[in-house]
Amino acid sequence: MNFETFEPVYETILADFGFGREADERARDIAAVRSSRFDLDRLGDWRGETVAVAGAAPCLTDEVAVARDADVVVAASTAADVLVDSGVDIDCMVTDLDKNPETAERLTREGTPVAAHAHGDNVPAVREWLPRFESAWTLATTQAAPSGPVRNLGGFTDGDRAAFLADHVGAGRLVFLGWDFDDPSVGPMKERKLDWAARLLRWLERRRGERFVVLDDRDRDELDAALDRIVS
Ligand SMILES: Nc1ncnc2c1ncn2[C@@H]1O[C@H](COP(=O)(O)OP(=O)(O)OP(=O)(O)O)[C@@H](O)[C@H]1O
Ligand SMILES: Nc1nc2c(c(=O)[nH]1)N=C(CO)CN2
Repeated sequence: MNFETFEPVYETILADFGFGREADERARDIAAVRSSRFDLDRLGDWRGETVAVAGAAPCLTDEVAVARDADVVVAASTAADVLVDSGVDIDCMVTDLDKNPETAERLTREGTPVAAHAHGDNVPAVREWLPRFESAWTLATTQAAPSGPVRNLGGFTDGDRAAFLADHVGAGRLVFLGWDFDDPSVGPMKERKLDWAARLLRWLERRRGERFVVLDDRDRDELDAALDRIVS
């Protein structure tokens, strides 16, 4: 997805959370001088492949087989640790550096791509961690307009950004593990972020003409109503 398509949804998310666009742009610019252009071919060829998108809900440990059976595995944030500890190699990690940046650093040093996200509320982490990463294996991302080496391929939370990344590079089928939109252990802020993740995955599902089983417990009409107020 390009930014022009994503922008109306981005604006709605900013308004919903009260986040500032300027703060995201400052974060992006800080990331831009600490990263270099990442050729998406370095992810490998995901075209037509079954890509497993791992979220970090507690159910992840029971669903690892989904990743084992997939062609490509993209892990969001702490899902990377759970999968690696379970003996599953991951092909990419997507993170906003707020929980396990050491894992992200190690992966880049081992030659596994990491999509590292800069936003208005993680600038200290961007400053601290991006320079430590192996730049050849780091894709810097923003939710604002792209600039220099910093890309925006769509999405908001780590997990849905992973799905948008897979879509962008031509994934054939997306399968999900470690997702729980009704997780009682999450706080109110995370709950609202997960609501956005569900809307964004519904948007992706519609655009791809695919059905994501992970959304079957959500009310698709409700997700559509929210989306239809924003996008056509
Ligand atoms: N029940 C859940 N709890 C947490 N994450 C979930 C859940 N279900 C799905 N996910 C996805 O897993 C991703 C990784 O979760 P984790 O809690 O490790 O990350 P995080 O760094 O706090 O993520 P974010 O900053 O995107 O909120 C989330 O971004 C979200 O997209
Ligand atoms: N400004 C801002 N942007 C974000 C934030 C956040 O807390 N603040 N959290 C995200 C996913 O958790 C993604 N983007």
